[in-house]
Amino acid sequence: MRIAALILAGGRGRRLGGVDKARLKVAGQPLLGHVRARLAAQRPAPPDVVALNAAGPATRWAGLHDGPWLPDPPAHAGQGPLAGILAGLTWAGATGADWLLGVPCDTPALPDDLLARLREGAETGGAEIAVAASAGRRHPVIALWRPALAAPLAEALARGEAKAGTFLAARHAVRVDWPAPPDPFLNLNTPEDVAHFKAALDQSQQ
Ligand SMILES: Nc1nc2c(ncn2[C@@H]2O[C@H](COP(=O)(O)OP(=O)(O)OP(=O)(O)O)[C@@H](O)[C@H]2O)c(=O)[nH]1
Repeated sequence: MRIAALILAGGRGRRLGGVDKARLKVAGQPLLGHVRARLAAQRPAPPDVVALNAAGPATRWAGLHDGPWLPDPPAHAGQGPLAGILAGLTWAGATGADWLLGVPCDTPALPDDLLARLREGAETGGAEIAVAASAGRRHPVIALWRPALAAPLAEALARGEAKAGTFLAARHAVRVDWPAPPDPFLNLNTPEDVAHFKAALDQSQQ
């Protein structure tokens, strides 16, 4: 079983003042470093290969990310996170991966059992997508996807359907819930979110 992972970093970080979230230093480490560490901590096994999805040029990521770098497909640039997922699915299919784990660059508290439980949920239910959920909410940008979904996703985006919820409703998707609080899928969108995460980290280290 080969698992590829994609870290979505294609947004604009407007609620944080237009920062590059992947590079944003939180508790001494760029957010991308936090997320990479959470992927490396997956048990029983971390993903085989991790790619970063963001705007170019690739040299922009020198020193921050040494794995594959995937821009959004030009025909779908600006269509939001699903454009990044499409880039990831196409790449994962070409590398022979069985699954693509997609996560955003702004969720630094991902649980160690994310990949294992999403796999279990997808394989038990014979699903094409397993979506993480917490506090009664699905997080479509935190999900395990079959690479064969690249074709139907490209068709949906070509029709202008860029909403993850609409795409998931048309496919065989299962939902896997995690307990909260604390929410393992806390995403850092605002300065308050960043302060909240730092406080939670400090508390866990005391
Ligand atoms: N590939 C790609 N990823 C995106 C795009 N827009 C957002 N993302 C990613 O999707 C995830 C969720 O993004 P949001 O929090 O909704 O948007 P954001 O740009 O990070 O922040 P805001 O500008 O404040 O909304 C993050 O990992 C983003 O990097 C996009 O157009 N393309």
